Amino acid sequence: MTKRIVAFQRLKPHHLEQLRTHFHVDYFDTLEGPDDPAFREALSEAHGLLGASLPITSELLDGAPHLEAISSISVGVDNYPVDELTRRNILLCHTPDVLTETTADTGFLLIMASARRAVELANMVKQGQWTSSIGESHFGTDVHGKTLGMVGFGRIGQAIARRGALGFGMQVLYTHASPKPALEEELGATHCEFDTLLEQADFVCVNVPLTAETTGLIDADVLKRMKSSAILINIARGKVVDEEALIEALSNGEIHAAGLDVFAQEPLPGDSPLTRMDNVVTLPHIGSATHETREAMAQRAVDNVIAALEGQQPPSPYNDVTPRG
Ligand SMILES: NC(=O)c1ccc[n+]([C@@H]2O[C@H](COP(=O)([O-])OP(=O)(O)OC[C@H]3O[C@@H](n4cnc5c(N)ncnc54)[C@H](O)[C@@H]3O)[C@@H](O)[C@H]2O)c1
Ligand SMILES: O=C(O)[C@H](O)CO
Repeated sequence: MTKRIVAFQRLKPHHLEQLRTHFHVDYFDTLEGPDDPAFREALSEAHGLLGASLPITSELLDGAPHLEAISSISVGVDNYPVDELTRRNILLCHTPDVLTETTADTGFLLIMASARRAVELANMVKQGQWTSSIGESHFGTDVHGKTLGMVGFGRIGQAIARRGALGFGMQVLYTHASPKPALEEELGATHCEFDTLLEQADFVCVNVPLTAETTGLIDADVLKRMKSSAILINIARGKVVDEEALIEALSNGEIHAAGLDVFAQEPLPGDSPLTRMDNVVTLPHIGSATHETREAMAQRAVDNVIAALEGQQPPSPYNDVTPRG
């Protein structure tokens, strides 16, 4: 029997061609949402589901009784009910590693852009407002030699820290995880309490997955404990930060600035105060969005689903479910 997969978004013709040598493929290039009737119809017969972030509900899974594997074109899996998938014996795969360096580049871009006010000042030039010499009111703050506090010191957090420590002579602090002696040796990084990190960091850089534990982790109290000169960077997920509290802290000078790639609601609504604040750099969730990395992510997701549905161990499984084959 030829297995069937439903695929949506972010795939190129060569990925589809590869998939079609293994499976019957229903591809939805521009899927508006999970309620699309043709998508639901295809899912009712599918053994595999492959695509970028889509909210997966119990109701959607009920309508997919043959589903064996979901292959997400993302490293973050916060939009999947992981425990329920495991209970239903559905293998979830994701795309770690291949996007680590590109996402770390974006994290560092936010550090640089927010410290040096790059977007605000570049816009000033484009709008013809560079009419007098650049004075103190336009100055930014140094990045080199400053203290970089990592909230989340996994793959991406470490890659950002490596850029900071080795490229910019920054002192790296990290919390939560058990101490990592090899990285302390390589980067001169220091393991510390969360409070110490908040008190000392010039840049607080958020790189944790969104979970029940990390939702709202950066709240009003945390923002108050940061230096008033500190800059918050969020490259993880919007809901890790209490966005209302952040707007408040940025407005009343509790913290200096923010560089954000992710938001509580995406796309960021045009009427969000964050769109109007000069001390905030807003990117449209482009952490991994380069040609090279999106290609590598799609390829990893294709390799995952092929292995999973053919009874082999996929390169990047997320939950502990044996491929059925
Ligand atoms: N902006 C983007 O486009 C983009 C791109 C890739 C990943 N991400 C996000 O970044 C996240 C991290 O990716 P990764 O590959 O580095 O994952 P990872 O699992 O390697 O690292 C996450 C780290 O966070 C730590 N952690 C968990 N809870 C914590 C807490 N409460 N306090 C401190 N540390 C905690 C974990 O121990 C782990 O070390 C993803 O889950 C995803 O949501 C965003
Ligand atoms: O989790 C991820 O991989 C990114 O946020 C989106 O591609």
